[in-house]
Amino acid sequence: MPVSDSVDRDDSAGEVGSGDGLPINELFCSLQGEGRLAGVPSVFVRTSGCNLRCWFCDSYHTSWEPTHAWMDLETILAEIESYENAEHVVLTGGEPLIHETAVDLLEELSARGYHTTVETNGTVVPDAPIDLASISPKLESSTPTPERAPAGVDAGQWEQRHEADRIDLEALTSLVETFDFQLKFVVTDDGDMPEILDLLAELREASDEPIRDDDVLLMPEGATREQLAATRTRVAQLAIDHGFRYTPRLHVDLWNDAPET
Ligand SMILES: C[S@@+](CC[C@H](N)C(=O)[O-])C[C@H]1O[C@@H](n2cnc3c(N)ncnc32)[C@H](O)[C@@H]1O
Ligand SMILES: Nc1nc2[nH]cc(C(=O)O)c2c(=O)[nH]1
Ligand code: SF4
Ligand SMILES: [Mg+2]
Repeated sequence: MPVSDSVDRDDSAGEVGSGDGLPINELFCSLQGEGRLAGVPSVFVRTSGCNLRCWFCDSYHTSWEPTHAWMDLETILAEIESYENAEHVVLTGGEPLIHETAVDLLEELSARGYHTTVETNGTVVPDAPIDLASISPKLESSTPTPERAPAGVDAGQWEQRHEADRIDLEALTSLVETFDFQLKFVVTDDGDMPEILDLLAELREASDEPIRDDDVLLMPEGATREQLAATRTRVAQLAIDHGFRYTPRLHVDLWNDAPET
């Protein structure tokens, strides 16, 4: 569903409001491009609005400039069901879990027998049925600074706010204890590894559930083929060196991360 027809732009700081529905940026069928289900045909539901502002966000129109059409649950479910072969649904954003209605959507999808993956930054713990929590905690290298912000935006107050909110150890612990999960770190360069290793040690200490090296995925930063080409070989080597998984970004390789891919 292209949302270009009836979009709202929301200039608030990320709280896109609540209501009987969800702010939807795009809804499409593709292959899961990331993580342990990479390659699986899936319907993607992308909500708008985020509580963080990664400088590299590949979904700028859900975070820095939230853009969406409001859709009620029935319409969203009907669009999902129109993709007759799809068994997997990926709920993503923006940060999908800032919207209370995301829980209703996940309950409806579970009742209809879909496998659900939620792509989340790990700062919100929902009381919802989720088959795979795909958690991507945000590292210091994601923080927007005056030198490191998307073109044309003033990162302003977001440097402090993002830095303060990006890691919530209690929420991360609760997520890994509650759901089948993967921890998917966006890696910009070697300098990210100490923070990843420290966070993992803290999480392993805090969590009652084991976190295996196999649950940890390193994903190269890059929203275009060119950017990805500059990071992926190094990130693959880091995965080998540390015994973590590497995840490709198939949608970037295949379609250069075009809308609705
Ligand atoms: C747009 S986010 C939406 C879900 C949630 N807000 C999050 O960050 O996990 C979807 C996935 O894309 C990743 N991502 C965003 N921008 C990226 C970039 N430039 N390179 C690599 N991964 C990126 C995020 O880390 C996350 O795993
Ligand atoms: N094909 C494809 N796979 C994805 N996996 C996670 C995505 C996301 O933006 O959350 C994504 C996406 O945008 N496209
Ligand atoms: S948390 Fe996710 S959606 Fe929000 S700015 Fe970062 S990558 Fe984008
Ligand atoms: Mg994406």
